[in-house]
Amino acid sequence: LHIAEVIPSCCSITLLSEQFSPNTTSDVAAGMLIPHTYPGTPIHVQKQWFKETFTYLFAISNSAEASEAGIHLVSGWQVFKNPLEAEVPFWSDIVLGFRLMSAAELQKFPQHSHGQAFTTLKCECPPYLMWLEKRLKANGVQIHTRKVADLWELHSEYDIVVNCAGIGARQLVGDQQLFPIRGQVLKVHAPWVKNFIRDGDGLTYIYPGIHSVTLGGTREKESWCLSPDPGTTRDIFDRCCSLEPSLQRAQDIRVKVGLRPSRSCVRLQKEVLSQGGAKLLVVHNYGHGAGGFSVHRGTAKEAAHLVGECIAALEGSSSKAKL
Ligand SMILES: Cc1cc2nc3c(=O)[nH]c(=O)nc-3n(C[C@H](O)[C@H](O)[C@H](O)COP(=O)(O)OP(=O)(O)OC[C@H]3O[C@@H](n4cnc5c(N)ncnc54)[C@H](O)[C@@H]3O)c2cc1C
Ligand SMILES: O=C(O)CCC(=O)C(=O)O
Repeated sequence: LHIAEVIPSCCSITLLSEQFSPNTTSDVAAGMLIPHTYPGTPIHVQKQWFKETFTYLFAISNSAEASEAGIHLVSGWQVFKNPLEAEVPFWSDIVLGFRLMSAAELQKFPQHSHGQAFTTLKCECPPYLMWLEKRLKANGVQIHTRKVADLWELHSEYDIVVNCAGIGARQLVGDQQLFPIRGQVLKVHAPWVKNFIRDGDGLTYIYPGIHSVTLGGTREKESWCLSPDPGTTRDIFDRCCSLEPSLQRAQDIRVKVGLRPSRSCVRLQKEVLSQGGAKLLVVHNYGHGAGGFSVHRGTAKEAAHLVGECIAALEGSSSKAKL
């Protein structure tokens, strides 16, 4: 979408995907804007990605589009059992009203001794994906269902390929640095829960959204299993009830599983594929792990910039660039 917005006249854009909403990893995500650290990327770059994403979604949350796009502000707490874990994070001056919790607030969490209070943004993921799709169509992007087995098969039809295949990139481009971290979450009906609660260990969280509350979670490295595990469901529910006892009365529990496309750093990179003298320009933008929503606009901006460089490199071509 960002490519279509910034370089509209010089390219025609086609989106190919094997699956669309509601059958993607992005549909499973809680959609909270809470960055996860990529050890292979400088912090100032990650901060910039988060800032751009926050600014973009904050503007949507403050517009007439907010309910259709499923974007809203949410306030709450991240709580810790140990003071050392509670250092001020790099994103503290991007979320709104970041501060340490008071002793009175901490009374709500008898097992925790420290905490941070702040307001951030949350995407209701399936509506947000539909909203993005609507904007793609409005920007003239063609959308087709298609599984790509090899990027080279696109060579005869397109000048530039942007690879946003998530965990699918492991097979598509054979990236052995990319691995799944399985996540199971529950979506429950508990409309009285208004504040988010996140255990600082990152394993247990309660994220109220527009239609349901997301309860999490799990982080199972190298597991490709997409089936819900009933024992894990009980464990998640018990952990969340111990943080927020009123959830005992939650109803309509639905279970979702997704595979986080994990890597030490997001692969944001140009590559030139060549076969028998022919060339195909590729921009990779995958490997967002547990933080894809938190940085999606920032990484999209960087990918669009790389696409702009590819278009400039297509000098001498008389045709319009096709992506
Ligand atoms: C349980 C859970 C909770 C999460 N919560 C949050 C959160 O609160 N905040 C946050 O920031 N992040 C969260 N995440 C992380 C976030 O979901 C991911 O980082 C993000 O969804 C990755 O998006 P993506 O577009 O790269 O991948 P996907 O959503 O998987 O999209 C990839 C697309 O590529 C298509 N594709 C793949 N291979 C091919 C191929 N060969 N040919 C054609 N099409 C192909 C797929 O069909 C799919 O449509 C969570 C993840 C999980 C699992
Ligand atoms: O970690 C969080 O708190 C947000 C949820 C998430 O990103 C995840 O489960 O991967």
